[in-house]
Amino acid sequence: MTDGSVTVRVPAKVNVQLAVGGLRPDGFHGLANVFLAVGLHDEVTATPADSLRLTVGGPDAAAVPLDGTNLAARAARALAAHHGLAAPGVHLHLAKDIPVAGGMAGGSADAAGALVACDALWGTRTPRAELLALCAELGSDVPFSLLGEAALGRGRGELLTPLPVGGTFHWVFAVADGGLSTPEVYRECDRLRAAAGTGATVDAVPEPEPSPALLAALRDGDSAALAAALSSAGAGGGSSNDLQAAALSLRPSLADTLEAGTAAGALAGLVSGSGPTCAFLTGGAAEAEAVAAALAESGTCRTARPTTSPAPGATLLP
Ligand SMILES: C[C@@](CO)(OP(=O)(O)O)[C@H](O)COP(=O)(O)OP(=O)(O)OC[C@H]1O[C@@H](n2ccc(N)nc2=O)[C@H](O)[C@@H]1O
Ligand SMILES: Nc1ncnc2c1ncn2[C@@H]1O[C@H](COP(=O)(O)OP(=O)(O)O)[C@@H](O)[C@H]1O
Repeated sequence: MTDGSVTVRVPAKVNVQLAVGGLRPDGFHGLANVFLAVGLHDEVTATPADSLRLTVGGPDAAAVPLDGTNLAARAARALAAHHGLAAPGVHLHLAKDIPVAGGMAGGSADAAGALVACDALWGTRTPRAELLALCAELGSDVPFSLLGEAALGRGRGELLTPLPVGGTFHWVFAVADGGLSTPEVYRECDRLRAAAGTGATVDAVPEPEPSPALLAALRDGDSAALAAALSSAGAGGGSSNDLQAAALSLRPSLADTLEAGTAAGALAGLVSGSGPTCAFLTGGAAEAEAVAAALAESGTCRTARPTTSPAPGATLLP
């Protein structure tokens, strides 16, 4: 661009499996987190400036913090500190299309995008392994936003192994009014486990493991097999997402959204991560359009967005 700016495109994610272990002493939960990047994106534009400045556009812009807590601003500061730069001189503009606090890792996408954009703008040429380490310090989901495609996240989700995906999957995302707080949803999961008498700590909850059937369905690009695995893989009461019961407990109306999507012909529906966005796997592009139209008509969500997966990670636009 003529003003010297660079733009990076970063995808949202859905967790096709989120197996949640017990609460660790450090306040995090051990995970087997099967991430899949999907075709909803934020774009982060970095322009030369004297100091750090942040602007945000898009339908949810008012819900995004503009102060130093913003994950994109934190990422720019972290990269500058990593290279011993005195101050991060950059104007970051976030064009947000990923729902905010929706369980689709929009803030993490902006952090990964800001790292890649600032690295290009400042010419710091940070090796990939160092970028991934910076991502992990910023948040558990941030390394996956850099990587994209599909990956298994162990540890708190930051330790990634790329996964093969053998075809295109067609999804609809039902976006809710208002978000859910990720730490609150994890706390609710612990509360439900304690109330059920199973306990919620690492010694009480089995080590989370990925489902072999689910990984095979991804590898084969088999939508029917993935739908079956989404509905049975986990301890989450008929869902591969162990946080689904907690999200439904905090937002009972999501049951109506899940019901509306499956009644409209989706192969399977589940809460995306910590929610409240609901994800529906469909049989193809035409089916996704039909499910999206029925969900919009149902009044059980704010908008319904058809899209596909997998999608590339943080990518510098030409
Ligand atoms: C649930 C997931 C599923 O991918 O994402 P979302 O659905 O919110 O997007 C993630 O685990 C969210 O990751 P992220 O949003 O990066 O979380 P972090 O900033 O690292 O942590 C925020 C808080 O969430 C809780 N947390 C997060 C990750 C984890 N493995 N165990 C946790 O208990 C902790 O309370 C932590 O203080
Ligand atoms: N760049 C950002 N975009 C969105 N939210 C951000 C950003 N930086 C910080 N946040 C904060 O992170 C919270 C979680 O946002 P987000 O990452 O969109 O959701 P989730 O963790 O459910 O995927 C928001 O409520 C907001 O307070």
